[in-house]
Amino acid sequence: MRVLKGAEVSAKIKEEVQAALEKYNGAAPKLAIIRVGENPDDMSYECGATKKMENFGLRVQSYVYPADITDADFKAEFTKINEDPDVTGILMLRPLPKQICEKDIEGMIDPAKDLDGISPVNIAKVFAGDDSGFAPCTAEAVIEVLKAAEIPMTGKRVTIVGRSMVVGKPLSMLMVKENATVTICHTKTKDLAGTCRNAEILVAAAGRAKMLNGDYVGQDAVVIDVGINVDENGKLCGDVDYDTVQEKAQAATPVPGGVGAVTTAVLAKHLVRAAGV
Ligand SMILES: NC(=O)C1=CN([C@@H]2O[C@H](COP(=O)(O)OP(=O)(O)OC[C@H]3O[C@@H](n4cnc5c(N)ncnc54)[C@H](OP(=O)(O)O)[C@@H]3O)[C@@H](O)[C@H]2O)C=CC1
Ligand SMILES: Nc1nc(=O)c2c([nH]1)NC[C@@H]1CN(c3ccc(C(=O)N[C@@H](CCC(=O)O)C(=O)O)cc3)C=[N+]21
Repeated sequence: MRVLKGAEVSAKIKEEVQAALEKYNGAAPKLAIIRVGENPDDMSYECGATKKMENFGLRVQSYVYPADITDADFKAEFTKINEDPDVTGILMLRPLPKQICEKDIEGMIDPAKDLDGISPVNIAKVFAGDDSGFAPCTAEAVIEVLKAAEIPMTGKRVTIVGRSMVVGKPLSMLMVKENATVTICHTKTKDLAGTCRNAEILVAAAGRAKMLNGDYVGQDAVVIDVGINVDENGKLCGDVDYDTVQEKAQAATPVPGGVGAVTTAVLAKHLVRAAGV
């Protein structure tokens, strides 16, 4: 089985980013990471994204607010960042605490700074197959991994497990743009194992540790594991039970070291594009 490593894809994206930056005069583009509270998922993404920006020669600043900040206070802070000419792009970690209306923020964010595709303007572009906006970085990272590995998507049966707005739904549209035939699964799907086994490319984005074992994988399928979970020993693991899948799959991404590393590289690529480079 081929192991599809994220580091190689990230290195390729780094070259593209640096080639673009050479033609760019002035201060490096700046990423604003907005975090409310101390959610460990948010903090590990923030940490990974910060390291990646520094490694790529880009600027990054975290804006951290207490978990009990009011809706009005958060919106005032958000507006300042959104309008700051020194801020090139924004990553707002989600979900936000309940008292803050996330829908309002989606409508407020400047679509030109919305690097993770949460604005309705950018979502509409993803659905239209118009790549002038920003797709959610994780969804785009899946496409980057497949392209870098030269795995064709045209005409392929693709099954995606998960229908969130950050992975499953936008990825289904990016896959359709690549001419794949897409099936989306969720908790109400009947015969999940059979639907997954039928796929030539299986994407796991359910957020359930090691849920997809060998019974869910067809012979010679390509398996892309988006999940980032913690297993019973406290170690990072994906949604795919890697050990049982190895004999059947043609190729698979590991966790850690797979899609996660590419997500932050796509974020850097979006930041440079937001700078107009
Ligand atoms: N690699 C990366 O950079 C990133 C990784 N992630 C990881 O990806 C995973 C998914 O994230 P996200 O999309 O935000 O998660 P959500 O919890 O928002 O969505 C999970 C989706 O999976 C479906 N699902 C959950 N359990 C099952 C099940 N047993 N059978 C079938 N479908 C199921 C849910 O269905 P329903 O809609 O019916 O509830 C839902 O649509 C997480 O592990 C997350 O940590 C997320 C972002 C970036
Ligand atoms: N607007 C928004 N978009 C997100 O995509 C988003 C979010 N909010 N909120 C939190 C969740 C969780 N999430 C993680 C991503 C990477 C790691 C992670 O551990 N990454 C490691 C690498 C892991 C690997 O190598 O596979 C790193 O970047 O170094 C964890 C969690 C993103 N999310």
